[in-house]
Amino acid sequence: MKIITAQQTKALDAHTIAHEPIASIDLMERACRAFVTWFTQRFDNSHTVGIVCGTGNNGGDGLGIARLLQGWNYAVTVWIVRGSVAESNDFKTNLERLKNTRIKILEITEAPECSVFAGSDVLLDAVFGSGLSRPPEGVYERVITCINATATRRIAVDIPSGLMADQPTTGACVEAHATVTFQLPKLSFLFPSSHRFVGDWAVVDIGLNKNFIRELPGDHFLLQQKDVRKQVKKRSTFDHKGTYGHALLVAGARGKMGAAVLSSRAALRSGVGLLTVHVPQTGVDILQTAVPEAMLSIDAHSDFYTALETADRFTAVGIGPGLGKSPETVKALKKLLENFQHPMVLDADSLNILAENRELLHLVPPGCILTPHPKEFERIVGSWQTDFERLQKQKQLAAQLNGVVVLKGAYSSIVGPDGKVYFNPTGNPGMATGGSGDVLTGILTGLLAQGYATLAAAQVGVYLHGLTGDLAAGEKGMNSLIASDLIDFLPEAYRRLG
Ligand SMILES: NC(=O)C1=CN([C@@H]2O[C@H](COP(=O)(O)OP(=O)(O)OC[C@H]3O[C@@H](n4cnc5c(N)ncnc54)[C@H](O)[C@@H]3O)[C@@H](O)[C@H]2O)[C@@H](O)CC1
Ligand SMILES: [K+]
Repeated sequence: MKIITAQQTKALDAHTIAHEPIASIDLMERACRAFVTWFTQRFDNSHTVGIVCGTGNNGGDGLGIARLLQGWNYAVTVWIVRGSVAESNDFKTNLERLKNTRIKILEITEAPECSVFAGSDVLLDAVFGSGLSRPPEGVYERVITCINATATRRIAVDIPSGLMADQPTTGACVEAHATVTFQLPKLSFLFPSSHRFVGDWAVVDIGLNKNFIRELPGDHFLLQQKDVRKQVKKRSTFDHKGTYGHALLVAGARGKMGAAVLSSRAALRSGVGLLTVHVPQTGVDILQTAVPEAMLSIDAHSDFYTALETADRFTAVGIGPGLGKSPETVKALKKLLENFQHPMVLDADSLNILAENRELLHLVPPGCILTPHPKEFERIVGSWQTDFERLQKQKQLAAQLNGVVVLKGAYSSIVGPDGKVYFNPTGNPGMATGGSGDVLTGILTGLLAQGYATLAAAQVGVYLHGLTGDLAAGEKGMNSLIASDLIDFLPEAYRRLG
């Protein structure tokens, strides 16, 4: 699913109007109906509804929604905020259509008392939509403050008023509990800093021209199950374990062998043919007992990773979970980076080592996947002011390394060397638990070893990982979810992509 800019949305609306063809007001009516369908499925007409409208097309939506909800016997109050914005044609038409209804319409022309919006069970925000071009001021800013001051549920029509779709938001902005957006999500919905404004968001289809969307240039995408499914390799009759590669995981140190166990189990469940795990001596019995399917490569050191004879026979390497950062481990990582020319997954302590020994960054072979969480990412690239800047830094790192950088979190972003960004929709806050990242490392290493191209491995692996979390949370609840659960649900997640 492509994520387009506010400018492109405008062009898309215009194209749909001209080529479907459909009158602009009828397209607005379609948007209103789509919103109302979403709304009536969640709030019955015992709820009183307040709708705060601007005078552009987002306000026009608000008026149309008022009329439709009244048709379903909701008690509706409308406020029209009159500031500097001229009435749009479709706003005018929808206002005219309210004339013979019982809907109460109140006008706001100057900064109101905040009690103005009290009394509705649900308040809809239709002041500004994707036409917002600068921070709201004056009466608009005050209205937004007052919307936020209500104790009711706040739902934004298309986009919370004040939120910039594809630039950092600096001014007042509605803090919606939910946002119902038309056709495609906006880029800023996918950033952590927007969550307090957007709340939970849903996309409703308003039939904008799909061919036009396909042809629009763009670098930002939201992964969908059907796209991920196409990339999953199918097995064939005469395949043997050699067909599915031989992965090496370098993981675990004294007291952190669990990380090696989790990533190993996940690699095996991801379908790799053979798995070798390189562990310090302290980890031998643990690994052999916990993961009998894995072979071991045993370090000379009792407690941590210091050297690996050769990695030549492996088709992919994953390194980092529970590794530690001792000077010998740093040296061993350097040697591995210098000598191993197949794809690698670099995670956890291997990323911290890269951050502290920046000269090693130049040794990272092309086609690697880095999987930092935001703190690890910051250690490598420095701090950022906005999430847009963070994404820019992610693109720069992926280009510099000629690899894929996966920034973990809600809507994990997967960025390739060409700067294209794929946001992942699966997963939930239950996965914010120790070991969850180790599982991802195992899955990605397993997929790379099976011959998945780097970007495909990242997309399939990150999507699968999130899906295991959603399945696990469905059964165990988010609070109790632990990393081992993710591995237990990997077979079911895989089946859903099969
Ligand atoms: N036919 C269409 O184009 C459709 C539009 N739709 C709705 O229309 C919205 C976009 O409508 P508009 O483009 O009219 O824009 P908005 O309704 O978002 O804003 C109205 C106008 O306010 C002005 N403005 C921007 N920032 C301002 C600020 N800080 N202070 C004062 N004025 C400011 C701009 O001139 C803008 O056009 C969408 O978000 C969606 O809700 C939907 O009805 C679907 C169909
Ligand atoms: K809005």
